[in-house]
Amino acid sequence: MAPSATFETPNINENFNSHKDGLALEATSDAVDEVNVLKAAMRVKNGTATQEEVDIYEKSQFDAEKDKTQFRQYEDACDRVKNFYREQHEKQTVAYNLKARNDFKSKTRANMTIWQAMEKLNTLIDESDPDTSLSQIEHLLQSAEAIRRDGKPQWFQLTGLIHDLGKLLFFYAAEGQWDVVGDTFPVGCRFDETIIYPGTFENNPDSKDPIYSTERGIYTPGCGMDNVMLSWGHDEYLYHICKEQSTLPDEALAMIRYHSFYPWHSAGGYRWIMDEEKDARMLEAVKAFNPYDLYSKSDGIPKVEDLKEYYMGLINTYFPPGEGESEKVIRW
Ligand SMILES: O[C@H]1[C@H](O)[C@@H](O)[C@H](O)[C@@H](O)[C@H]1O
Ligand SMILES: [Fe+2]
Ligand SMILES: [Fe+2]
Repeated sequence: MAPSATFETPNINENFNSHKDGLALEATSDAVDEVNVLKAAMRVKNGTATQEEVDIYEKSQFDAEKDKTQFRQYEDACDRVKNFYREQHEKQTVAYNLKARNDFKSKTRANMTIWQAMEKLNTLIDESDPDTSLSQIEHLLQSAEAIRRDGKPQWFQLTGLIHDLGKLLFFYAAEGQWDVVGDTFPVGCRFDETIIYPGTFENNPDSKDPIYSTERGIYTPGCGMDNVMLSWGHDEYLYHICKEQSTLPDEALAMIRYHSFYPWHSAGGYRWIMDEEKDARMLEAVKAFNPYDLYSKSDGIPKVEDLKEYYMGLINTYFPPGEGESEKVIRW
């Protein structure tokens, strides 16, 4: 069975679980935010924090010093990014997604270890990303190191390390970068206004389809995120690989599967799809992960060789090598 997941260091988690009452927090300005963070920190430390306060405190640990207005500025982005999304939004259709899933299931693209996959990614520069022009191995190490510095559990650190490995698709089965990188969104129902550049779906044939263009499309409200076809790319690909070939907990799998689903985890869209038992927990996990993915892009560049030994330990824990193997060879 998959190990159960917690985001907190053990003492904070214990404190939180035994205290559910607390004050309502309202963030109206930076000053109020700051006071709220201080209050939250105090109450987390003395064990009286509400969930909301735990969230506020946790976020304040890593990204407090970051100027958030410097990230994801798509209106000011360069043509490379704008052209990328125009193409992606025209081509991610239900028909394409069915085909991509079918291709994925019908073959193995490569056999290699996690570390080999990371090294292979060192030549890929992501065209959709306005915030980094580093290679992907550097982005992965920046994310993992930020998570490690905050004392998060090992499965969480490893998730940071591997979360974008699905971009390997680019070297094997992709039609370009448009079906590998970038934000994701559901196909089969109306493209929501919470997607970046919502005006660029006009030439997507699904936006004229009598069913796919309706608000709910092919989905029943409350059907749950597990049943949604998210636009095909690195998240969905890696999610399936990790689900089958690792012992990572559900929260880690959700972080991988939904980390590019900004319309849901950051813009508040698509809530009507969520089911009653699982999705709220998964959303919480994805939100806990997101700052490490996004805001670590402005951190220093880690030295790959210095970190390899530490992370190999984590890889071998959650991708246990088979008999006679020193590292697990993954079927990609
Ligand atoms: O440009 C980025 C990048 O491709 C990331 O890997 C993805 O997760 C983000 O959602 C996207 O905005
Ligand atoms: Fe990603
Ligand atoms: Fe990432």
